[in-house]
Amino acid sequence: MSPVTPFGTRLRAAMDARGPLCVGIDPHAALLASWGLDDDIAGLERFSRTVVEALADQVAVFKPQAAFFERFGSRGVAVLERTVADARAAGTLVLMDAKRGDIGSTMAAYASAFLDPASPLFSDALTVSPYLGYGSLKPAVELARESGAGLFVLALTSNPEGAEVQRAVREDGRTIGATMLAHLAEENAGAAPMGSFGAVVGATLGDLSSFDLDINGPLLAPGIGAQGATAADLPAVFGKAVGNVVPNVSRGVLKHGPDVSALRDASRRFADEIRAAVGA
Ligand SMILES: O=C(O)c1cc(=O)[nH]c(=O)n1[C@@H]1O[C@H](COP(=O)(O)O)[C@@H](O)[C@H]1O
Repeated sequence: MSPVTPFGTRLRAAMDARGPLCVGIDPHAALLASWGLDDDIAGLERFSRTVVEALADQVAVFKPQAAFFERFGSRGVAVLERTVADARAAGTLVLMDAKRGDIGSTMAAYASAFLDPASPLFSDALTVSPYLGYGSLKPAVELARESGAGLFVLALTSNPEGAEVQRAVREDGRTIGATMLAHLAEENAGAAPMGSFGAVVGATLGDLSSFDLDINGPLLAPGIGAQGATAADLPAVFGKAVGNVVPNVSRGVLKHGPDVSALRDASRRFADEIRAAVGA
């Protein structure tokens, strides 16, 4: 498939072929220790390489969490670059979890760092924060459209603190979270099989039937495993939109390393549970 094929099309093909599971690459210090690795560049590199080699043929998407690489400075970012390149070369989509959000030319610079094909950190998609106003994301939306990349906008996050902002009610009676979902539905209007502009909606949130999740785009659902949600929760949380859900598991899979077959088995177990729950 050509690299300018829109992200939504590429993601749908990957979900159909491999199931929708997204495995996070989150090299927490505690995980490195439990893998018998030092909390240093060599440990970071070994951890990330092992995850990519173990799972690249099995999962639809990897989601490296940039913070765990950035904490080591420029050498950590170099490991992140190689992790992204290795995963993409192996045919797995990469969703960079950097949760960027700023205004104007600064937002444009963040967008070019992750969504310009000439950048060493070029990824298939990027998480972004709309809490400087959805319109502040415009440079990222434009560059994503141009480069065939995607965005995942924080709409209803998995953490309990998110409600303070995301469930706040506007003058028109809509919540902020619902407003973000409506913006995304507009971005994705008319796209087939689905658009490239996703929402982040936590799997931990219980019944979301008061929100219109029908955005014609992917719904990244973190919270399964370590945060307490299970694959079996997905139909009740997402209702009719469950077919567009990309469930993310990070620690729930990663804690089974460094043994490659244990990582593969754990990821397969989550994938099977998700398939059983959502019929994917
Ligand atoms: O954007 C995200 O990925 C994200 C959004 C959210 O609402 N909640 C959330 O946990 N995440 C990320 O998803 C991952 C969850 O990791 P585990 O709890 O270990 O599965 C972490 O990388 C979080 O930063």
